[in-house]
Amino acid sequence: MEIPVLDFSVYELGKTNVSVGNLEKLSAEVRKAFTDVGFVYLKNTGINQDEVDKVMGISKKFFSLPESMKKPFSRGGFSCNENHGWISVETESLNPRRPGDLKEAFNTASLSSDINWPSEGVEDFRDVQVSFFLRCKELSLRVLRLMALGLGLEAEVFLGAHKLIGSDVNGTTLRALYYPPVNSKSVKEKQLRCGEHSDYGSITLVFQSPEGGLQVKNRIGEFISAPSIPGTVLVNIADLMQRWTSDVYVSAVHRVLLPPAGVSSTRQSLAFFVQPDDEAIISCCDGSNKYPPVKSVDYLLSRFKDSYGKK
Ligand SMILES: O=C(O)CCC(=O)C(=O)O
Ligand SMILES: [Fe+2]
Repeated sequence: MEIPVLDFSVYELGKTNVSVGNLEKLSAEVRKAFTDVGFVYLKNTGINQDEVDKVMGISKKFFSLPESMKKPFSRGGFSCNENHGWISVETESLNPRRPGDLKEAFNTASLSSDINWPSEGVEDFRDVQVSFFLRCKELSLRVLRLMALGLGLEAEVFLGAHKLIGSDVNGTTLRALYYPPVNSKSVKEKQLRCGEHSDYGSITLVFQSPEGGLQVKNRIGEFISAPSIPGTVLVNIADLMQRWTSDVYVSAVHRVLLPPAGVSSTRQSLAFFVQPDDEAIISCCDGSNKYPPVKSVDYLLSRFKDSYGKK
């Protein structure tokens, strides 16, 4: 089963007065994609390739700085938000049975004025990351509305638990990822750019540079590639959303492979991980008890423990 591409133009950012008929049609398509595959490409969302390129550009500039200039911004060093900041190569293993992932990342998890941002050599870094965070937030709220409509539910079922995105009592994070060139001689056994995992929260938006490598496990257990399609946003269901919908929307396992041996290319991506508000209690939206209610922040923290557990 392939990952579908949907035209989002009737509901693109900035559009108001969307007809009920158009919303219903789009929500049915979204439902089908998230039920069959758990991943969908959206085109004509209003977020254009120039915006994405700008964020990738400033992010690459940051990753290219010497380590001594990135270290002061390390994840774990910000008292208002534990998830904010820079993560060095091999620090995370998204599949804990593999060696550390061959990737570097910067998490924009807090928009608080207390945050000290990288600026030397990357003057626009804060503004570019924060503006893109807010654009992704707007698109995510539109997708969450369609997801509720697709299930025949009130839009508020999901939106009401995503009121605080961008504050320190909501874990939503924009993550810029950089996959450095791979030296096949020093790669460890079973090491990947990003190990098999499913995401933790409600949904994730993904923007990729052209090099490829992202694969998604389909429902018959095969990995299929999820290439970069310029001008689109790849959106996927995460685990808390799967619980919330009693397994109607599926959170698919995915990974990022190493480049082919001898190819020394880098790769970049941007992932916007949408998380419900910390205090939101997530219980099955069909009224069943398939999963016990869980507090959003408790669930997120338990998942972080797994990916950083070895350190
Ligand atoms: O780099 C990518 O394309 C995806 C990364 C990813 O799946 C993640 O960080 O959760
Ligand atoms: Fe992921």
